[in-house]
Amino acid sequence: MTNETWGQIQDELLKSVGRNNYVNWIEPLEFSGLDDSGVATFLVPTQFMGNWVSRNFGEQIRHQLSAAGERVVRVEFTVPNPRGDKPAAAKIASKPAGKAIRSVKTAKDDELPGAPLDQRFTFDTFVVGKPNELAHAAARRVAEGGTVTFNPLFLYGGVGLGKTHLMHAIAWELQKKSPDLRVVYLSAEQFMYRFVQALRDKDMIAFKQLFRSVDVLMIDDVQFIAGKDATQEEFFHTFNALVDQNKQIIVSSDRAPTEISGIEDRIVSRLQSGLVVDLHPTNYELRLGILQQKIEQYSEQFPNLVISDGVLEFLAHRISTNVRVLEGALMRLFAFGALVGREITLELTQDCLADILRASDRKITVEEIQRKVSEHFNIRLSDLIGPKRVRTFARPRQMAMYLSKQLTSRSLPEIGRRFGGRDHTTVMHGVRKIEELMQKDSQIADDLELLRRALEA
Ligand SMILES: Nc1ncnc2c1ncn2[C@@H]1O[C@H](COP(=O)(O)OP(=O)(O)OP(=O)(O)O)[C@@H](O)[C@H]1O
Repeated sequence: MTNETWGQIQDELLKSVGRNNYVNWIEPLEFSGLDDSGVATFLVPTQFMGNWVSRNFGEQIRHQLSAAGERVVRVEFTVPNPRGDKPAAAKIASKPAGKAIRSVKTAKDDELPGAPLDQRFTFDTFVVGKPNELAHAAARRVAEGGTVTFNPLFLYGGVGLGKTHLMHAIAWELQKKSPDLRVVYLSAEQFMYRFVQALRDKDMIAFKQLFRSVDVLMIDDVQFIAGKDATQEEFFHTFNALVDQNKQIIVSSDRAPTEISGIEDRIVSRLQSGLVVDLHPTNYELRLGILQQKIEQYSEQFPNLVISDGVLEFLAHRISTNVRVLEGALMRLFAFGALVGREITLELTQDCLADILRASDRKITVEEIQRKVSEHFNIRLSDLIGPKRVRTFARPRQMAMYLSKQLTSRSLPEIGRRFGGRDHTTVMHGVRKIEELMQKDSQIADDLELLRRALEA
């Protein structure tokens, strides 16, 4: 069999498994060979993926290969380099919880003020997508060590978007490369606690010496020191001393330096003097990637887990708040699935996660719908809302009314008011018209589906 035949079979598979499944599971397969005994082999990036494809699409692939005239009795999926760079998830999880700085070999070992690092927060387990690619690239650069190019690296972004994960990943990487490096990670709160303790114990000299002796200092959630003047002062001195010695500093916060009120200007300016990068809110693709990665990470812990098609896509669509919530939802599903010993279907998912789904329901507004619809049909917002009755405006207007009824909790009169003060009967008529057209006009049905997806993304 040639790669070309495989190309044709892929086209067939695209039709039979659907676009989503195709992109996620079939496209990454690489045809490796078909031997005399009828075993077709494909290369897959990970063992988990191989198992998944084998279980869910193995028979279909075999069938298509046979239909194309090949004698195939079995299809196998193998990982090209099973040792890879990526440590197996189970190995990471089963290591004893370590102290962050345990590999530092100086006499001051036990005195280093760092907090423990999470074993799971490595670069291997960090999924990169558009929203975090810059932050990830900057973190990678810092993790290479060597000459300090930007100081500090300032990472910021909303809750649960991976700031801590990236900082720990840098620390793990640096320690792996140079076990003697004194890498210290701690939260701003812990920094303050240490400082207050040193003040109380009249041990400031030791405190200063300790913090000035590190090679890499990472302070998480720096916004915490806002309004805490003495801590800020000490932080500023520590910061300057380390920068003067050309030591790397990495700081994270939930907002940009200039947006942290209650921090002295000179500190803000210091914080901005290196590279400031933000982690944007996740998009659908990144969320789906993270879910797939988590499944792989936990596959050995939950070996009998079967998840129906569409469940991950559903979660990635519906839980867009933050990654921590997404992860929590998946863990609950795993636990539940293991408990009841059943395949995790969409229905089970909706049932089991009802509270999370309700809480993370994003509120879509009529205004947002109007904007998206007018963009989609390339008409002006004023024409969509205005009085003109020509079909080019009237049909999109009715679709926007229909979507407003479907996706918001606004009543018909409320929707009417937002469409240039129309009566509720006009809205009702519009909604009914679209319901009717959807049945017979596939173009309208497709447009609505596209719009709905764009709005719910
Ligand atoms: N891109 C990603 N790939 C894999 N896991 C991620 C990613 N982003 C976030 N996570 C996971 O989401 C969880 C929350 O991330 P993390 O603790 O790093 O967030 P944070 O930005 O520091 O949040 P907070 O502001 O609450 O401190 C972690 O379990 C982390 O592993």
